[in-house]
Amino acid sequence: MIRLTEVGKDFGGPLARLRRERVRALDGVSIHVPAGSAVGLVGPNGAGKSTVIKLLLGYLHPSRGGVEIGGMLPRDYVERHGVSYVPDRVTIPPWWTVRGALRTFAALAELDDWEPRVEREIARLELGPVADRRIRALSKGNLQRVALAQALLADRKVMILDEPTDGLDPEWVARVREILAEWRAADPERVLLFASHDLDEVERVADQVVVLQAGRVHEVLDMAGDGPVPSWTLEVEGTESARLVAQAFPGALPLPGQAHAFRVEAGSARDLGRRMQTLLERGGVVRALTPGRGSLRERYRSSGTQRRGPA
Ligand SMILES: Nc1ncnc2c1ncn2[C@@H]1O[C@H](COP(=O)(O)OP(=O)(O)OP(=O)(O)O)[C@@H](O)[C@H]1O
Repeated sequence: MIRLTEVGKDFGGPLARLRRERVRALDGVSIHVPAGSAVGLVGPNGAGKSTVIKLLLGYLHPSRGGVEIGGMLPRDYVERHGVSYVPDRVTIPPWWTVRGALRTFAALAELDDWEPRVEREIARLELGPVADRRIRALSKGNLQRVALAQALLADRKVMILDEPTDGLDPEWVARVREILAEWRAADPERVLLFASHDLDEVERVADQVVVLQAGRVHEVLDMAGDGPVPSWTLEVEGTESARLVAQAFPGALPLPGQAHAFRVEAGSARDLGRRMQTLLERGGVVRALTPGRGSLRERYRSSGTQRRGPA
């Protein structure tokens, strides 16, 4: 559905080249987002995430390589079918009201049944109490919810989000996850591409994660795949068992929000078996042992992704 092939993007004209101020924002980037999938773009500041998004919206043209959505040039696709989009910086005229802004966006998208749609999104994003407030008077989280409401107004096949949960509290981060899952479930062909610094969130939402670093694809992680299992989730009964986990698995990490649950690692299945035996022999009571893929945070760290230096 979305395909970037060997894409390069340079910023700065001939003068910048002479002054050696030209920025190579993307270099040889290939990304494929099949219909029905959700792809997360991660990477340090300046890695090129927003540039990928701007190329997909047709705001920028690639310096090299090809970008297409549904087999069309991005600008043509956007004009013909529309793309739902939440930008990294939400810019809505500050004197508009929330309801007025959503009505205007619905009118611009030429939606027939715009009135019930606007009210549906106001309800879904729980914007009722601020619906008649001016944009300038909104908190960052509420403004982000207006941006999401705007993106959900029309029934598009493609949704592109730049830092969708930026400024939201944990409750709303979870709610947005549900909303995106509902959006995807309503049409199995729908495609979601989003950039985020929130690795836990990316892990929960994405089927595939593209790690960008200094304008190149550093790694593509298949979140649904069944590759090597570097870690396990171990749940035990009571504090004494929890203490014994630390002895059997030095380096066990307690999982936040779950009592007596740990992420544990072992070099091999045999090593895992030995450590489990130690735990049981010492009187540990095990509730569950489930394979984990290793969290995206761990994999991201272990892939050695570094922050980009000055361009
Ligand atoms: N209009 C522009 N002119 C010149 N350089 C630009 C322009 N837009 C982006 N860049 C440069 O391109 C590189 C990639 O930027 P981009 O905004 O795509 O990164 P990002 O991964 O989205 O970063 P962040 O996580 O900080 O949002 C950076 O070095 C940035 O300074």
